[in-house]
Amino acid sequence: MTPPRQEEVPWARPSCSSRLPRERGGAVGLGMVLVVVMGVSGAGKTTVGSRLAAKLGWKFYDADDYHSPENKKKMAEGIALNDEDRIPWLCALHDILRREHLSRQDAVLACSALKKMYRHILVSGASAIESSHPEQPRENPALQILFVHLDGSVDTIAGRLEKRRGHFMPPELLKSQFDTLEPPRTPENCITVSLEKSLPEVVLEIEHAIFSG
Ligand SMILES: Nc1ncnc2c1ncn2[C@@H]1O[C@H](COP(=O)(O)OP(=O)(O)OP(=O)(O)O)[C@@H](O)[C@H]1O
Ligand SMILES: O=C(O)[C@H](O)[C@@H](O)[C@H](O)[C@H](O)CO
Repeated sequence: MTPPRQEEVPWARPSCSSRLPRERGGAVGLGMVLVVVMGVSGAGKTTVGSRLAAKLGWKFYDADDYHSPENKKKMAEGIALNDEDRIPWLCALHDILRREHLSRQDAVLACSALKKMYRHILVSGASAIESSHPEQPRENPALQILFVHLDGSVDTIAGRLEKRRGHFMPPELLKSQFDTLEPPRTPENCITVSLEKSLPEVVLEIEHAIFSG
């Protein structure tokens, strides 16, 4: 399918965001948007997230660029990360999103965000893990983030990973990624998009969710 040109799709214009309300799914609030494209390794987060950001003229961050050398080494050796490995990484990613929020910059982050608790950290930072101490004041309000889950079959993803070259993440870790995944569900602010669709279709579906709510 040939995707419509951006100027042919009114809701695909970045300038629409400031006048569109958000109720369900869409992340448009006070005129700026934070989107996290999430899913297991090989789901297409980098491919989809970077294409979406480029199309909208928004900033793009790839969570892979923020892993410690130790984390990357671990994954390259075929060892799955655990909570302890991921939490500081997620807190750093939260800080990036908060900075963009404060400067009113629309942004897309590609990040696995496999567990509900990980998504809470992206939304609220370290306070998400300290919530067992309610007496502690929350330093910052939660960020409004739209989580876009790229969902699809193990077979499709494994097939794509087999063909992918030059990436530190080995296909053998795919099973552990699925084992860890807690798919986002309402009341999380999320949509699910099939990764089996073509790249232009996936991007268009996300744009529709962002701008139409
Ligand atoms: N909709 C799509 N149709 C066909 N191929 C796709 C699609 N989306 C992504 N791919 C391909 O699938 C492979 C995995 O995509 P990508 O590297 O973006 O995944 P990822 O979720 O960022 O992976 P990781 O978490 O391991 O970094 C790439 O080779 C990419 O070109
Ligand atoms: O285990 C995870 O949370 C994910 O695997 C990420 O850490 C990786 O960055 C990515 O998915 C691999 O490229």
